[in-house]
Amino acid sequence: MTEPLLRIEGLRKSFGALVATDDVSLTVRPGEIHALIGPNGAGKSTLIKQIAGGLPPDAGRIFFDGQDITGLGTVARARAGLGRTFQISSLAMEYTVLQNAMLGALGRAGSVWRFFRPVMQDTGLREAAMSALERVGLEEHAAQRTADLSHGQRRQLEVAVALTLQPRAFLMDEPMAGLGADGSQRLTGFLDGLRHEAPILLVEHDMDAVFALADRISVLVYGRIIATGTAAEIRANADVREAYLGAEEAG
Ligand SMILES: Nc1ncnc2c1ncn2[C@@H]1O[C@H](COP(=O)(O)OP(=O)(O)OP(=O)(O)O)[C@@H](O)[C@H]1O
Repeated sequence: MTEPLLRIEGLRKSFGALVATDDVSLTVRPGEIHALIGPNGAGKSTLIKQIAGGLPPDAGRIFFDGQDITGLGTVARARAGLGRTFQISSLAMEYTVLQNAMLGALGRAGSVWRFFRPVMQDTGLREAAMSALERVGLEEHAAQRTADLSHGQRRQLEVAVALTLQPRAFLMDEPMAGLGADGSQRLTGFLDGLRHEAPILLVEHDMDAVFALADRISVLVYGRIIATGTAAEIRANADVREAYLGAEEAG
């Protein structure tokens, strides 16, 4: 079996008495989309933050391409090739779409924005940003102010910012949130192809997208993974139906 690119072992995180991540282990293999689903408050975002480096775990280890990255910060992880999209937009609304694609990528790679003008004239970065915008279908909006984009276009721009750094794996926190049926179908098609370039750990509430895309699905309930399997296995899993749907109805 192919070695996983990302491997999480025994991750734990508590907030006071609340165990938000309870001994979580999972892998993301080359070429796959591994979806992480679970009811609101299950701990999905908390887990993504620990993998991205923004939140230190209490215990457990994270390996990326065989290297233990548990002690690295967000910038070092982004530089190592871990790309990320956010649940809440991290875009600078007054900047143009192209400026966001360039500066957002640089910010994640830890570069300082002090030399705004030289950065904007960096042709290599500009080309990488334009090519990322083309891939998500935003090239015609490059010169537009980000504040004037629709909600769906801003989500596409988030993906373009992550793409500009040409990551080797993606962490995506609800990329479909707030997209209409068209937008989420388009993004689904895009992610479908993207997995071959860089595998994706995908947190998503849009179950149509999850079941259409995921090679494997892990179900998180109260901070614990209760099942991991293919879409068919997860659909048929009685524990998942009971715990997930029960908690969702109660929530
Ligand atoms: N910084 C924090 N301090 C205290 N509690 C927190 C903190 N961050 C998250 N929590 C709690 O940890 C639990 C998991 O939250 P988290 O946001 O990870 O869930 P989620 O599965 O991403 O939910 P959603 O689907 O609604 O985004 C929740 O009970 C939440 O209130």
